[in-house]
Amino acid sequence: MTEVIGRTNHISPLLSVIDILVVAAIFYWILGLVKGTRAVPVLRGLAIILVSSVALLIIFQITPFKLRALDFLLQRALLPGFVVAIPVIFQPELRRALERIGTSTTFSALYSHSETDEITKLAQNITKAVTDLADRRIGALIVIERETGLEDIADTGTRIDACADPGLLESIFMPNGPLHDGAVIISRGRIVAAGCVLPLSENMRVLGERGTRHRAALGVTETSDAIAVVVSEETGVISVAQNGRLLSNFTEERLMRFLTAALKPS
Ligand SMILES: Nc1ncnc2c1ncn2[C@@H]1O[C@H](COP(=O)(O)OP(=O)(O)OP(=O)(O)O)[C@@H](O)[C@H]1O
Repeated sequence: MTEVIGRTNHISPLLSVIDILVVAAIFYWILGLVKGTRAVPVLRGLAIILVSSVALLIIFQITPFKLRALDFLLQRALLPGFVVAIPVIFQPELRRALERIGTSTTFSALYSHSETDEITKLAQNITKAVTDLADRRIGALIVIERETGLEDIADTGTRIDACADPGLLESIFMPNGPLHDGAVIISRGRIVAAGCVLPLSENMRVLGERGTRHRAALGVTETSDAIAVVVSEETGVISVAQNGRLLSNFTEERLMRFLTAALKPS
């Protein structure tokens, strides 16, 4: 610790400012990534433990007041334990972050006008199907794949390879139809599977009173960059889940705008 304090005497003020700005930007990015997700309370708990541990270590270093067993525990067990625990606890968030870094530059370079038309068409088809289903109070759950592959989830349902036509989407969710339970997966503008089982979210703070259809919609967006559109059978309310967040009360226009923007490569 004294070594670190000694070393800081030689650092120029400009470097210190750059250093602080870079660290602040990294924290801002991390907070943006986890905001509104179930990682927030965990992160808060870890931050409290980390700050208390570092404060105790500083006290042990600069005062003659020493608790050797606690000092040993903090230095040898608790702080190294964080290095192992953090990737395990934040695996979905880290995975999403790495995917964003890996895809944002290359994917946008490949983005062309024909893709814009396809995205608009897909957004129109989904919006039409979802608003018709909502008007008739028919429950629906549509997951749109982006960068993260959803092959494992598609395997839980019935494979289809069909155009994401609004009529077909609506017919899949008709009550008593063989595939109306579970989620439809759309990949590259096509329906690839129906009746799929999604991972369920545990984030009851975001979900409130909503049931398993919404839990499933939120769950798939916690472990992937997919977008999930849900129609509540009970209320006809249209909701959209993305990045572990859930937005509700979509009108036709708002859904169309949202999907067109969200389906564009980041
Ligand atoms: N793991 C899952 N993956 C995909 N779909 C699921 C999953 N679990 C439940 N569902 C779907 O959710 C339906 C049950 O929805 P439930 O009524 O519990 O949810 P809800 O969020 O309250 O929605 P609603 O407002 O439509 O009632 C099931 O019939 C099934 O289609």
